[in-house]
Amino acid sequence: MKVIYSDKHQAHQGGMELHRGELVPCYEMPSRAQFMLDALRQAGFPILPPRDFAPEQLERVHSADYLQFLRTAYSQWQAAGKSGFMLPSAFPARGQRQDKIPTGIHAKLGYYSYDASTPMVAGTWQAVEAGAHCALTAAALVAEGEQSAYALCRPPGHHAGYATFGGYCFLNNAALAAQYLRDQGKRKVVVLDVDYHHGNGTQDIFWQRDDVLTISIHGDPATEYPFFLGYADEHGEGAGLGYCHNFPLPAGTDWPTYQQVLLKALQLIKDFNPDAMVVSLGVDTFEDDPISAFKLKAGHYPLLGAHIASLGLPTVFIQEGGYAVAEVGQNVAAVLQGFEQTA
Ligand SMILES: NCCCNCCCCCS
Ligand SMILES: [Zn+2]
Repeated sequence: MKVIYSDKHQAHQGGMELHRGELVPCYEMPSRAQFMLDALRQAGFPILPPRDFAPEQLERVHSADYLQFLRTAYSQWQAAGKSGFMLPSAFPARGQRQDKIPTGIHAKLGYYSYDASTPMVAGTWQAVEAGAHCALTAAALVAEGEQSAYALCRPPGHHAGYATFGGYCFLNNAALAAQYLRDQGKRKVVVLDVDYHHGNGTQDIFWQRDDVLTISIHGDPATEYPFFLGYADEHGEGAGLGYCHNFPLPAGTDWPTYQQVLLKALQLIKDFNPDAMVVSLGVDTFEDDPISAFKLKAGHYPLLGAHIASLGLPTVFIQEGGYAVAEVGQNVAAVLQGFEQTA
């Protein structure tokens, strides 16, 4: 399995996040990618740079005005006499309007996001564009006949919606990969999100569609980020009704429980009979993850990879979360090795 990686992710660093009411250094830090890269190299995976893609490719899953905002936000921040990292100060809430985009950068930051955990810095756009190109390259390899490929994306993407950023995410790498596979002729694609947090952005993007099935297994939103989406009664809308499944699980969930739910998700995928699969691979389900509450152990990640491989589908793995930095590399490599030894 080829690993697609760009060191341009390093341009995204130096911010702080509002975490449980306190401004703290970001958990989503550059060293995460270094640990993953080192572990994958040691495991013998070939590492390739991303191909280039036209800007229009990003508009396959994000609005043009949102992308234009991301590209220009930092220069607007500087024009307002600011420096350092950007955080929103006000968000449109119930009873307020979403049909008007304010002119000032502070209001626009809130208009296009939904939390204060996701700072932007001068290099953020360069980093996330490179991450998107890694995802698109992995999807291209699978569309061209490879059984699987992995995109080492940093920052993650599954919390980014059609026109929103949050949860450390700006561009939805998994959605970009799924749409690319569709555009290359895969008739039906499934996105399986095994990150600890609900893939709210991916669900948003494909909510009304029956050609991309979204499935997410995650911490119960009643007590866990993103809090306001990810319940089991969310099944899509319009043509998309029945093409979205959520499996919220309680804090403390261990492997036996997780595996049982995973098998249910795999059965739903078999019933859908897709031509390809995108896996939003977060390993923040790990027992020592600092911001998460599941109890998976290192030895369970090869099993996760093997279960995914049991479907026998062309598979694009997209890196999402995983904040136990010292172990994130081993856990990611274990999933991919488990997959390869079974595929
Ligand atoms: N108090 C909860 C703060 C959560 N902060 C965002 C977590 C994003 C995970 C991305 S995989
Ligand atoms: Zn996560």
